[in-house]
Formats: sequence, C-alpha cells, structure tokens
Amino acid sequence: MDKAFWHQRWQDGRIGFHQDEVHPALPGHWRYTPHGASGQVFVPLCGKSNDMVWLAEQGWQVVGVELSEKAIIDFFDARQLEPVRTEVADSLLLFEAGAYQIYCGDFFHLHRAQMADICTVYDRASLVALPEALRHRYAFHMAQMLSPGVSVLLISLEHEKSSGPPFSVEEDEIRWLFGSNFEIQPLERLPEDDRNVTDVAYRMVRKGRTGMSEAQKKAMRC
Ligand SMILES: C[S@@+](CC[C@H](N)C(=O)[O-])C[C@H]1O[C@@H](n2cnc3c(N)ncnc32)[C@H](O)[C@@H]1O
Repeated sequence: MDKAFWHQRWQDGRIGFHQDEVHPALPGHWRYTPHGASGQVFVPLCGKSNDMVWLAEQGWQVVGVELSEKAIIDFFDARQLEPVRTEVADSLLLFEAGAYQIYCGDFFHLHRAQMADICTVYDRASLVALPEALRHRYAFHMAQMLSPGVSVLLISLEHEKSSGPPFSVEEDEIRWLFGSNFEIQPLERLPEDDRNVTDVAYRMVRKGRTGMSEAQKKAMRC
C-alpha cells in the first residue's frame, strides 16, 4: 500500500473503515484518568476518527498522525475548529486546535522527540491498513518511539480473506511483531460483523527499565 493508495481512497471517499460511532471497545477498556490537562494520548494513522473526540471528552490531549490532509481538514471542519498549521521537521505538518494536535505525514517520519509526553496510545485499524513488511516496520518504529511503561490499547481485526486492506492480523502475528518489546494481554473479541470481520482488542505495555526519575515523572504526568 503506497501513500498514493490512501490519498486516492480519501479523495474518492472510499473510507469504509471510518465509523460514525465511537468504537465499542474503547469506552469499556479505557481505564485511565488523566491528571489535569497534561495527559497526551497518541492515535497513530488516525484518519478522522470520532474516537479522538471521545478521548478529548475524557480530558486527554490527542496527538494523531495521518497521511491524508483531507482527512485532517474534514476532522477539524466537522468540529468547526480552525487549526493552526505549522511545518515541522521531516516532511510533517502539524495541525493544532482545541485538544487536538494532528501531524499530517508519514507515521515513519515521526521521531521519539515528538512522543516525549505521550502517556498512552489508542491504535485502531493501523496494523490492518499495512501489508506484512510494513507491519514489521510499524511495530519496530512504535517500540522505538515509546518509553517503558507506556500502554497501548490496540484494536486489530480478523477475517478469512487473504487480501487487504484491511488485512487480517491475528494474535500470533501480534505477539510475533510486538512480543519482544511489549507485554501483551488479549482483552476482548467483539461479535463478528455482517462482513464476517471480528475486531479484537489487546492491551500492550512497553517493556523496559525506567530510571526512577523517568518512572516518577511518567506516573505524575499520566
Ligand atoms: C484503516 S484506516 C484507519 C483510520 C482510523 N484509525 C480509524 O479508526 O478510523 C488507516 C488510515 O491510515 C492512514 N495511513 C496509511 N498509511 C499511513 C502512514 N504511513 N502514515 C500515516 N497515516 C497513514 C490512511 O490514510 C488511513 O486514513
């Protein structure tokens, strides 16, 4: 899947992955309360997801990344927000308004520095958007960017077809992709939908040692 594929999908309005409602697994499995307004949640490959609105309503600062500028403009327009647009390093534009900071560009161009204040991650339908070779890169890059202790609510999907997107990404593969860097706990299999697709939710926590001061800082922030 190259970038042109996704730009074309957004241009043509072929965005069957977009949901008008909040994903049913999100409220049930979201167990964090941010302290003050400082909690940042990262939403990779965010599209114009309404899940970001739910997260903002819970008091989170939402940091997204999305290739399609059209998706980002649509997201802000729907909320009558006029984002400030700034050029940042490595071919990324940052759109900011209200509780939202959305980077427009390639996930793989994000750096650890941009993730420094991230407390947690909400990841729905990112892996399943990527072909196998890119899923490797994705899992590695995510691990590189997140500090030990950061948790991820990951929602993948499974189906019988051999093609995609969406690709079927099952527990064995998730363990293979992320297992060396994350503790992984399956949370829930949702009921199969009318296209025979099953969403599956996992909680993952970035492994690794935290120096006392880093752990303390993170505990205070998140
Ligand atoms: C299956 S959709 C999921 C969107 C969103 N997570 C949701 O739940 O509605 C995948 C999204 O990832 C975006 N995308 C694909 N490759 C990307 C990349 N390398 N960097 C940033 N965004 C990407 C696409 O434009 C598309 O909006």
